[in-house]
This record gives sequence, C-alpha cells and structure tokens, in this order.
Amino acid sequence: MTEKIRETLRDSKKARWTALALASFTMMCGYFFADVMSPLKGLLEGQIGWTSSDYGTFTSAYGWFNVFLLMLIFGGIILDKVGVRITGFGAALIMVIGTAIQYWAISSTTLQGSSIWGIKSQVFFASIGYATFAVGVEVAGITVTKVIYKWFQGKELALAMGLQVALARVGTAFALAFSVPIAKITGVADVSRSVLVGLIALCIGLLAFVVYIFIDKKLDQSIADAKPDNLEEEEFKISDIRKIVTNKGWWFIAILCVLFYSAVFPFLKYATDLMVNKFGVEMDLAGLIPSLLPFGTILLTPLFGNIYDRMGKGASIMIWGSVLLIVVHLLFAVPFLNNWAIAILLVIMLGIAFSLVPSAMWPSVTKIVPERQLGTAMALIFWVQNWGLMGVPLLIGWVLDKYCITGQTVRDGLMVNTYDYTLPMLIFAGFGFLAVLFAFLLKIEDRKKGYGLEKPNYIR
Ligand SMILES: N[C@@H](Cc1c[nH]cn1)C(=O)NCC(=O)O
Repeated sequence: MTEKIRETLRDSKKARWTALALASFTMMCGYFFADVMSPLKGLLEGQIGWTSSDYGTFTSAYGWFNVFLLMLIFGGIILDKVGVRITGFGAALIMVIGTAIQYWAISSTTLQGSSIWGIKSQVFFASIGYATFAVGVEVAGITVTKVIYKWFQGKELALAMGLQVALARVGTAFALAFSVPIAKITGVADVSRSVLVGLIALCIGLLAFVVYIFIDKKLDQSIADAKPDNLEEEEFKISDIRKIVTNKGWWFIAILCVLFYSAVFPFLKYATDLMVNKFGVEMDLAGLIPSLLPFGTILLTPLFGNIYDRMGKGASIMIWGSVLLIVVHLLFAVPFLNNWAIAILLVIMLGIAFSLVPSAMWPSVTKIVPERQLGTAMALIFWVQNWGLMGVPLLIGWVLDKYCITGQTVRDGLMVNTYDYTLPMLIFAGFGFLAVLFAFLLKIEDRKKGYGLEKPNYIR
C-alpha cells in the first residue's frame, strides 16, 4: 500500500510566495531606512551643521547595541526559543521605535546647541535611534532567513532567499536614488522629510508582518495536522550555542562572510571619494557610479539562487564570487586604469560578485546547522560580520590619512586633501584573497562532512 504524503500549507505555491512577499516587504523597508541618510551627508552639514565626525559617529552607531551589547545574539536566541512570529513582530516594532527616535532628534530644534558626553545632543539622540533601529533590522534579517527556510525547505530555497535579498537591495537603491530628491521636494531642503518617509514605510512594513503572522499560524496548524504521529521537534537549548561555535563549517561561513562583506559595504562608503580622486569624476556625479551596484544585484541574486536550487555548486559559487572580488579590487588599484568607463565596468563586475556570494551563502547556512539552531547561528554570523562592517571603514580612513595623502585641492570652494587609493584597494583585495581561502576550506569541509553544499536544494 502506498502511503499518501499529507500536504501542508507550504505545498501551496500561492501561500508560500505570499509569505515571502510579506516578510521581504518588511525587510525592504528596513534596508531603505538603513541607507536613507547615506546620500544626505552634505545636506546634514549644510542644514543642521553636522561635521564629518558627527556623521561618522552617527553611522558607526549601527553597531553599538548589536555588537557591544550583544543584542543581535540575544535576538537570535530569542528567535530559536520563541519562533518567528513574536521575534519578527518585536524586531519590526523596534525598527519603528528607533526610526521614530531618530526622526524626533533630526527634526527637533530644542536639541540644537547642547551636547551629551561631548557629542552634540542631536547627533547623540539620532545615533541612539539608529542603533535601536539597527537591532531591529538585523534581528528581522535573521528572522526572515528562518521564515524562508520554514516555507521553502526542499523547494525553491535559494531562489526565495535571492528574491528576498533582491527586494532588500531595491530598498537600498531607492534610498540612494530618492533620499535627496525627497529632502528637496518642496524646494527647501529638509533632511527630516526623508527620515519621515522611512518611518512611514516601516509602519507599513510592520503591518505587512502582522499579516504574515496570520499566514504563519495557518502553516503551523497545517504542519500539526499533517503529522499523524505528532512527533515533538527537538527544541533549541542554550547548550546548542556550543554546538554551533564548535562546528568548523559554521566558522568557515562566518569568516568568509566577514571577509567578503568587509570588502563590499565599507568599500561603498569610500567609493564616491575614489571616483573623485582616482577617476576624476565631478563631485555631484561621483555617487552615481557606486549606486549602480544594488541595481545589478536585484536581477542577478535570484538568478544565481535559482541556479543553486537546480544545479547545486553552492561552495563553488562562493569561490567564484570571491575570486571576482579580488579581480575587481586589484583592477581598481592599478594606477593607470583611471577612465570613468572602467570604473562603471568594475562596479558592474562587483555587482556580479555581490550577487554570487550572498545567493549561495545564506541558503548554505541552512545546510550546515539544524533548523532549531538557525536563528542563533545566523545571529552569530551577523555579529562576526558587524565587527568587520564597523572596523574596516575605520582602518581604511586611518590608512588614507596616514599613507595616502598626495596633496590638496579646492573643491566646492573648500580646501580638501587628495588621496591615492592604491593601498586601500590592495587591502580590499587582501580581504578577497582570504575570502577565497575560506571558501575553499568550506568546500573541503563540505566534502568531509557531506553538508550537501554542492548539491541542488530542490527535491522533486
Ligand atoms: N547583516 C546584514 C548587513 C546589512 C546591511 N544593511 C542592512 N543590513 C546582511 O549581511 N544582510 C545580508 C545582505 O546580503 O545584505
């Protein structure tokens, strides 16, 4: 007698893609807000008198609570203990609260003129708001990975994760492209207007997650109904943290993650300045070339995810992405390659690398740790990654000031330093070399342990 396999809600295409759309929309709003201030640096200086250091303090606040107060790790443990519904709702709510604090700080006139611990009050409270938001967006990120695994395991897992990352990049691209026009929409520049748009978007993102909660409950019900023997799944225990951090495969992914992302996100923070100093692009246009990066990844990340689902080769995809990263940064370092068309080509190549690695990395985590440990494992990876995202921009800034000043020039009526970017680009290429090494180690470990990273995700 053939036993009929009972279907659950995840077998309904409509239900699982709706679930993905809702959770990804919340993340897209988060990514929009994460970068909404990035193009406003000049306006912040002109409108509310922030200096470059004020802006630097504010930007670094992203890691304050996540890294030093270990909020990300607590978020991961909570996720594995109480599940995606409560954690996701809490994360989305924290994003809204952080954003509201930041909006209040940026739009308030009462904070101007005073300081707290040597930091301008307005910068201080905007940073507290941003640090709070960052806890929400990072915990939401790990929650959404678990959400996608819950719905898409054995199905289009990497495609779904790729689509989620692609929608997140749409959020980044919107922030880079529209933040300044929004601030200037009435003709009078007001930076708080862009922050307000981000706040409204996040409120809608919170509502989208509330709708998701209802579908998630139905999924759990359908899973319970489909399990005739009602076997209890093993629960996450604090001792599982030891299992995660003693897992070599997990370490290889975490180190690959920090190395790879340290050569992409911090590079983007200096890319506009690189365009001006090396490629001679006008200040006003220089941001356009790096802003091409997220656009390419929107199409390519799901495409590579789909390839991983159908053909496997996850570890190899990560190796190729890291090799491409080295090529790009080495070519950026070559002094005589200084035509802006080459810069565009290299950013496009970087976009391909930035699609290859994430499309394979995040689905691969689900093959290395069991589902009950996924939240904590992802949180620990993001925690390691956040050290790099915080430290590498500081390292590059220090290297530029100490070794790379070539002279001075007048730009926009201000005397500024000129820089030779060869050394910073070689440092980024160095991260790429190490990333390739760890991607190879991961592939070897996969062969030893049989994680199945080179196998397709799709089970027909
Ligand atoms: N931990 C995040 C980093 C991030 C950047 N902006 C918002 N969050 C991460 O690595 N996400 C995965 C990705 O590929 O963006």
